[in-house]
Order: sequence, then C-alpha cells, then structure tokens
Amino acid sequence: MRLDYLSIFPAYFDVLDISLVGKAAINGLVEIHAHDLRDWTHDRHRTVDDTPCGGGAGMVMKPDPWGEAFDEIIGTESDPSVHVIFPAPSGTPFTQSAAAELSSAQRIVFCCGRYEGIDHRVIDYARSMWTVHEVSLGDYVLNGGEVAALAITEAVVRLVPGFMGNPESLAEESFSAGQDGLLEYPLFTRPVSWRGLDVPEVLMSGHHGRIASWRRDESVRLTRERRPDLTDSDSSGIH
Ligand SMILES: OB(O)c1ccc2cc[nH]c2c1
Repeated sequence: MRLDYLSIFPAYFDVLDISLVGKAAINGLVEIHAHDLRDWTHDRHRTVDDTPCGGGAGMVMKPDPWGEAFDEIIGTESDPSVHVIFPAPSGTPFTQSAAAELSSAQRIVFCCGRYEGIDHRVIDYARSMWTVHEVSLGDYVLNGGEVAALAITEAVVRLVPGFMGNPESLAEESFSAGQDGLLEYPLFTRPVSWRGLDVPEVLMSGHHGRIASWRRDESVRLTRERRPDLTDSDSSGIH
C-alpha cells in the first residue's frame, strides 16, 4: 500500500516514521510519501490561497497547485483503484467499516486542506479521475486535514494483513464484526486488587462461558449507555 500526503505542513507526517505505521513501512507493507503543496506554486511567495468568490471570511485554497500536484503524484489517467481522501468537517463520518474497506487499497492519497478549505473544483476533478472520499472524524472542527489524515492512516494501516502481530485482537475491538459492532467490554489485568478496587470475580473464575456472557452483557450495557445509535444497526445484534 502506497500512502501519499499533500499538505502545506508535510512535516506533520514525520511522526509516521516513529509510530507503528513506521514499522509497517520498514516491513514494506506500506510506502509513505509526504509532499509540500507549495512545491507546485510558481510565484515568489509560493501562494496557495486566495479570497473566496462570493465574499465571506478567510481564504480558499487555489485549484492550480492541487491540479499540478495530482498530475505529478498520481498521473493524468483515470484509475478508480486510487483512493483520494479529503478530510473535511462537511465529510461523511469515518467509520471502522470504512477503515476496513480502505485497508485493501493499493493506493491512498490524502489531500489536507487548510484555511477555509479547498476550491471545490479540486474535489470535482478528483471525482472524475479516482475514487474520492470526503470524510469527517466527528462533529468538531480542526485547523486542517493533517490530524484527520494521521488518524485515518492509523485506523486503516493497522487492519492491513500482516501489520498486527496478533490479528485475533482485532476481532474483539469496539465496532468490529466479532463484537457485533458493539463497544468493547471493560478490560482488567493484575493485580487482582488495586487501591481497594478488585477485578470482577467472574473474570477470575476460569469459567469461559460465564466470562463470555459477562463480557457480552458489559458490551451491550456500554453501547446502550454511550452509543444508542449503534444499538439499532443491523450488525449490533441488539435492538
Ligand atoms: O476538522 B477537519 O477534519 C478539517 C479538515 C480540513 C480542513 C481545512 C480547513 N479546516 C479543516 C478542518
């Protein structure tokens, strides 16, 4: 899997060299390429923004640098196997299932907007050429797309076959199919008693059936409490 990042702050992605994703890069599972969008400007100030048509506050990212960067980084041929991701507050909520789908992609290009956003024609052009995802991490606004690109990268790469040492652990995580899309149950380890707080007795019973039942009940309880929106989903198994 090749991952490209287009940003006016490409140093954001240096962190990928030290994180788990960095190990995947060393193992050859992923290739990481970060690019400075200003490398595709031609004026002395390396300008990437301009005032919004129709007025309004702030600045909008000009289309030209993006188009020239696309030509060099991705090419000028249409290819639906290339996934181009635009993080944006107006995007579709990013989910674990979307991460799972993207984990089989061979090419992902992250386009990290800044200012008030990117000229919409850049997204329209990308849609005419590749498979585009406009995605949001949640109902809050960051200062740009870089942090979202990092979060999406981690969610996707950890699902790439061969990345996780113990892939079985993926099956019991929140939102996973193995959990019926429910939130993960509370976890405990030694010591059994800590500051007057004890590990639930059932987990020390050695009775696998009771333990599984307790964990399921806790997942259902937590999901109903914190994410009632998930309890109606077909995959949740609870309604
Ligand atoms: O919250 B976000 O994920 C996000 C993404 C892109 C831009 C561009 C300007 N502000 C942004 C915020």
